[in-house]
Amino acid sequence: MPPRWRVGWTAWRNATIASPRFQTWAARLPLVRGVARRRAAQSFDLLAGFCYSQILAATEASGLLDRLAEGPCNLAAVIATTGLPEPAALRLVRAAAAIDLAESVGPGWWMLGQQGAPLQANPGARAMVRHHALLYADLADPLALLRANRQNPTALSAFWHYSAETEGETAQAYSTLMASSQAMVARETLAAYPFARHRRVVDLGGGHGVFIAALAAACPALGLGVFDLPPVVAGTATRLAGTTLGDRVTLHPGDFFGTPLPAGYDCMTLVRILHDHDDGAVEALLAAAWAALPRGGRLVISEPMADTSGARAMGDGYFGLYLWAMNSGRPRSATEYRTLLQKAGFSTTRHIPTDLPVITSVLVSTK
Ligand SMILES: CC(C)=CCC/C(C)=C/CC/C(C)=C/C=C/C(C)=C/C=C/C=C(C)/C=C/C=C(C)/C=C/C=C(C)/C=C/CC(C)(C)O
Ligand SMILES: C[S@@+](CC[C@H](N)C(=O)[O-])C[C@H]1O[C@@H](n2cnc3c(N)ncnc32)[C@H](O)[C@@H]1O
Repeated sequence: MPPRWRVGWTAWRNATIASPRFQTWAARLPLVRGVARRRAAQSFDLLAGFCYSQILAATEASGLLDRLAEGPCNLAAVIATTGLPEPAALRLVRAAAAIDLAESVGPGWWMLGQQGAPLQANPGARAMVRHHALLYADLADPLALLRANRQNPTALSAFWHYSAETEGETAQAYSTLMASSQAMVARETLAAYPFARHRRVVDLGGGHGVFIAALAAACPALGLGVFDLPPVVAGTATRLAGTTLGDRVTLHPGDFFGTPLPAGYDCMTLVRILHDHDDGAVEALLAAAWAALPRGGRLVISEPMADTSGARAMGDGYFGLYLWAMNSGRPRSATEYRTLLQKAGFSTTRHIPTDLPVITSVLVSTK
């Protein structure tokens, strides 16, 4: 049972802020009016969030986001870009301006807005906007999804089909999505941890090698490897062939739950891997990494984590439901990982803050 004082305080606070009389009083009182308005707007955003996401999806899919980036855009240009009839085009651009994707810069003229500018310039976030059609299909009836057996097929479980027998096309589709959103994760991870102190680093579940390529550019002396499922590594080989990384990166096709992990690396990375898997599988993978590392070797975990200050909704809110719909894994907090890492044999674990915890958090463990 939680402490009695906590229950009493929470119940009193909730009864107070739920009371229409208190709300009316707070909205009129000069000193607390700002808080009341902000909380009311936040309540509205919770309710309307799906509309905002779909405005973003429509600006992306119609080409409006890119057209706004080219320069001032009038209604004729919105119609020409989106192919929508005039009233619909006007409705869309005004909706985009209402959530700061666009901005009115004069009567009948729009440019990118303060939310639109960083999003338009972020190919990874835009790839996720397009990919969300699958997530929203699975979430159309959220309670049905939560009640369903996690073996039932979903749009996301079909998209993320991890197996040595996965068709090349499926592996290619999810690896391409991951590659396009890797730049922002790599930037945060490389800024958080000095990989140059190592001799050889292998990226476990390294996909098409985008993280290892960023590492190669940041640390020219490092020896590098990528371990992933055979159908993924086939794509990685094609992407790296003919680049300067072709000879520098050793490719390890294998199943990290079946094949022993490669020896000879003093650092292993798990970037956006562990949250995909249930606890038993995570324990097995951490134990395999511990076994393959030399004494003093490091394991670097980088992924969005639950209970992250400043990004709490992203953790158990967004990734909680995303991974539920995927039928595998869960977001974990740094504290939960610390316990699992200790159980696997790692002697110490450091949580290194990143500048954008909504993108990723970093843990470094020593064998
Ligand atoms: C210059 C003047 C006048 C004023 C400046 C004022 C000022 C300081 C403004 C701040 C401007 C600024 C710096 C904005 C920065 C914006 C940024 C960095 C935006 C970043 C957005 C990133 C987003 C939206 C990322 C989204 C990522 C998603 C949704 C990732 C999903 C990942 C998934 C689903 C992964 C799946 C893998 C699996 C299966 C779970 O393993
Ligand atoms: C979510 S993606 C992350 C890819 C990359 N690390 C990134 O952050 O962009 C998960 C990766 O783990 C790989 N993977 C999943 N199960 C695996 C297994 N049993 N053995 C090896 N790799 C696996 C997938 O093929 C995929 O490339």
